Amino acid sequence: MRGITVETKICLIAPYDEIEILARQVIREMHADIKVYRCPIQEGVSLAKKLKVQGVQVIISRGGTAAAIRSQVDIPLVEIKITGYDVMRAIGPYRNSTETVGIIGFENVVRGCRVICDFWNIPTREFMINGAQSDIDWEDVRDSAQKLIDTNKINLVIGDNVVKRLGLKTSSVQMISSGEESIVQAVLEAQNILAAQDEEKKHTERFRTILNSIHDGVVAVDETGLIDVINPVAKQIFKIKDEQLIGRPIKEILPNTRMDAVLKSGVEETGQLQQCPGGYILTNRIPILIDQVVKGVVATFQEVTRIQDDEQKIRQSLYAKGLIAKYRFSDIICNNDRMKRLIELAKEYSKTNATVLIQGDNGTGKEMFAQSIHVNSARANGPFVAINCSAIPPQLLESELFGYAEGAFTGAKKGGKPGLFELAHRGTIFLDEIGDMNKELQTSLLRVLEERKVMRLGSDTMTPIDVRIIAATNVNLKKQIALGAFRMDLFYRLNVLNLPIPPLRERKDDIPLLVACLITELSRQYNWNHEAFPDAVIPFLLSHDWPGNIRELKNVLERIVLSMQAGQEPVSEVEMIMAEACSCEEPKAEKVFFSGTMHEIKRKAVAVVMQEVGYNKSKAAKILGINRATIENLL
Ligand SMILES: Nc1ncnc2c1ncn2[C@@H]1O[C@H](COP(=O)(O)OP(=O)(O)OP(=O)(O)O)[C@@H](O)[C@H]1O
Repeated sequence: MRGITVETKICLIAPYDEIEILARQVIREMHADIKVYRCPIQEGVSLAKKLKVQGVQVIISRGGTAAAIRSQVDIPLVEIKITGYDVMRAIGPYRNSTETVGIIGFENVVRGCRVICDFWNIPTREFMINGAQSDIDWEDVRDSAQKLIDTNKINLVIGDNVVKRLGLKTSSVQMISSGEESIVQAVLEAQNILAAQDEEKKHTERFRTILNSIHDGVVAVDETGLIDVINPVAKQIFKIKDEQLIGRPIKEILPNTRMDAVLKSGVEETGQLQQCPGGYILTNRIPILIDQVVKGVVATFQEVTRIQDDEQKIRQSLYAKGLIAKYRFSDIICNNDRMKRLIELAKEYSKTNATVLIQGDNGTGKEMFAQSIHVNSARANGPFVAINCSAIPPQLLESELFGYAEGAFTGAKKGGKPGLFELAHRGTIFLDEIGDMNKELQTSLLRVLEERKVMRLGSDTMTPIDVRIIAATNVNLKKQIALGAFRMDLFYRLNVLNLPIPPLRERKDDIPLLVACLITELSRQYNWNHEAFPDAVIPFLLSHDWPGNIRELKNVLERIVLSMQAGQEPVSEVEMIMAEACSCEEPKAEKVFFSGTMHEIKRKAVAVVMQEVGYNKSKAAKILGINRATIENLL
């Protein structure tokens, strides 16, 4: 048996020659891929062990050898049974005998013979050999069997191979040998086992691949709380180094998973936060119910930060454009001390996560400040989401801010839609013109500020969000509170840190620097020589009050550049522009609009509306029902 090489998955161990010969013949006829080994009964176990090591998956054997292998080797074993035919073949010649027949052998042999002898009324005396082969005292067995023969004057003994081995003194011994059909049956059974094993292996491998490829940790326990599945992610989450975890109590390995509690209660626990070595994880514990009886529990674990990262990636990929802040503090042009102090203050604010309220007239640079705070903060890599609360109708603003669930209303997008708060997760949301938000939305916003969670319209689940809020207003919120139009509690929640941006008329010392920088920018845009800009214009600019602030200044400078490019004389053109701008501050009687050419009337209309909307071209275009380009042409 030394140096066995095995390619086949099934082997037959024949304990005696007759069975070996018959087995080889049957296997040949069946074209079965089975190797046959002839092996003495006492060496069957060690051969089976060797074959197992070499990859054999099923062993076929018979009698005592089969019993020994089954009890000592962990390998599927198919026994070549003693069939009724085998016994009948052996006893048949003696069926008219009135003499007592001795039946000696292992249990299966004795029982088989007993049934047939009883059927033919043959008197019998039995000796059953019990126990595993290795524990049997064969001397003792021989003595006892011989005693049975002698006492009962038995001339014929029926049994299998062991009877031969015992060397009993009796007139004749009739051997029961397994016939062809027993071997055929054993071969078919072994082949079925092998096929089932292969199928099982495929399932196990598929299951293992799934478990190992998913990003969640998975642990399953049986009904007694012993681990029967644990995937690598679960080990990683819980920082478990042990290799051997299967079969160990969950309580010992992961004491706080509450899987044992679910085993007892049979009630699933989903979406729970649980502490683990690296922080918190989100876990689901589901009982395995078979016929309403808890047969185990499966738990899944997801790292919260990973979920947030994934959500962030999805959010960012869905809204790749428009969520980036472009301004930084260095873009805010100023010379004024108050402004410089405000920038320093805003830089300090950017180091915190606290809510900021920016107050200031239209066009003073509130959004520039908001963007700069975001860019200067630890959230710089997160999204910057800006929304003008006055530009969107209130009913749309709600779903814009909070999103909606699938089926929340007719026409709701499949899968729902995330709101801007969700989009701003791990970043900053800039709520411009917050003073225009209606009271209902103010209440919802207050809830978000307090709970840091949002609920989509039509949904019943809250999504935790990590968003820094910066709000801005051009109206006096305290006055709004007094009028009952703004919630006082919301005001205090928003006004944690405050940035009051002064209007340009209160910081005219900013004008020369602003003009220099903005003219350089414009000359680049219009391919114009900025040195041609006449200093003589500056006093005119300084004398104006700039109700539209820097936005208005930018617009006026743009007009100056364009008119100079068109060959106009700068100072007189500026005088005209400034006169127009001033006239817009206090609109004259309507007839002013209708004097002059059509073009002039249009220009005046645009100028009046621009002033009303704080020189916001988009807003003016919306009000006048024309596009931005037309506005730009008329300026
Ligand atoms: N100090 C500044 N330096 C350079 N540009 C400025 C400055 N302040 C404002 N601006 C420019 O003026 C325009 C208006 O600025 P911004 O949108 O930040 O103002 P706002 O106060 O948020 O206006 P609104 O209230 O109308 O939304 C922008 O084009 C911005 O670049």
